[in-house]
Amino acid sequence: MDIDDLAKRILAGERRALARAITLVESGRADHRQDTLRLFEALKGHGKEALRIGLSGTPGVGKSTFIEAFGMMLTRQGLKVAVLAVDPSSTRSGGSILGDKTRMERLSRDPNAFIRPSPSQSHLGGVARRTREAIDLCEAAGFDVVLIETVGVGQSETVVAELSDLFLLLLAPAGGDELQGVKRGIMEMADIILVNKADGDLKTTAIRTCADYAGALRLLRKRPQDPDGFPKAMTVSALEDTGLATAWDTMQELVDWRRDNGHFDARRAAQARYWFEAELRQSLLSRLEREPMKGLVTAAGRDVENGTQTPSQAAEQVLARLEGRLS
Ligand SMILES: Nc1nc2c(ncn2[C@@H]2O[C@H](COP(=O)(O)OP(=O)(O)OP(=O)(O)O)[C@@H](O)[C@H]2O)c(=O)[nH]1
Repeated sequence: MDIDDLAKRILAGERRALARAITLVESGRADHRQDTLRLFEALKGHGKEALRIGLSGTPGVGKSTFIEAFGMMLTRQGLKVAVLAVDPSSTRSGGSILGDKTRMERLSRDPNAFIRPSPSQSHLGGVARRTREAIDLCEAAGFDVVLIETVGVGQSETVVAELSDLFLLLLAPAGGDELQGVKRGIMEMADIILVNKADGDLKTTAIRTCADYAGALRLLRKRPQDPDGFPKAMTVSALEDTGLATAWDTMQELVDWRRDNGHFDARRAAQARYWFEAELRQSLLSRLEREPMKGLVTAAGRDVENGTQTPSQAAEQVLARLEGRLS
């Protein structure tokens, strides 16, 4: 594969080259991994800094309707928009929340948009790395906004929050006064809560739900990375395209403030460190799961079972062998 040519075409903003490069980073083959590393070397220092927006919401809340309407609004303003997904446990066809071709049909035809389904992988760590690299590729290809979507199963919200500059939580209008069972941890991650479907019969409920969430957000501890009034809850209707422009203004207001106050860069730096540590942990674990370490671990496990070694002794022994191999 001509990696330099691929890099050149990505930097020229060719969507096909971008799609091909993402396929490369998603591949599990060792030679493809080498190609990926060479590709990133060739792309280093080029491209632009996109605004990375994470979006989470349960199935049916209107994520695809929102992303399509929001994405179209941005492309109408001349911005280039990429949509990626993190969905490690999908049972849907193709293992992908964006696999369904009918989702975001208009946006997928927009020349200023790029939509990429989640890789069908069950391992969240693997999905996270691939998504992270896909974001970098979108930035190299000159995208202004990268939307990272998740259905929010298990730890995927944390992954998306650690990949984005801004985290949106999309919610539906809820009857009664209970807060839809949204976990506190997820509320704490949100920068902006968007109560969708604020239209027709649902409008009044949406406004009340929004007020409930605004109240709940006020009870959270103030975060240093937020100006006054954030995190915020707002109503939108993805279907009727209302509230989206205001939501975008609010996102920009928050991002501008964070940039001016050093929080934007600090967050990216902390994220880079987080992913370095995650990658290191994962690589070490996969070394232990591969021969020759795998055999050693099995043998040490047997020693522990039959009492010839204590668990700590056996672990020390395996680690000493690993260090010997690494040094
Ligand atoms: N009334 C109203 N309905 C909406 C709105 N946005 C989405 N819907 C409807 O809600 C349903 C689910 O919308 P989707 O956009 O497919 O939701 P999703 O969160 O992507 O769902 P999954 O694909 O299952 O994850 C569809 O019937 C939409 O038409 C809205 O703003 N107002």
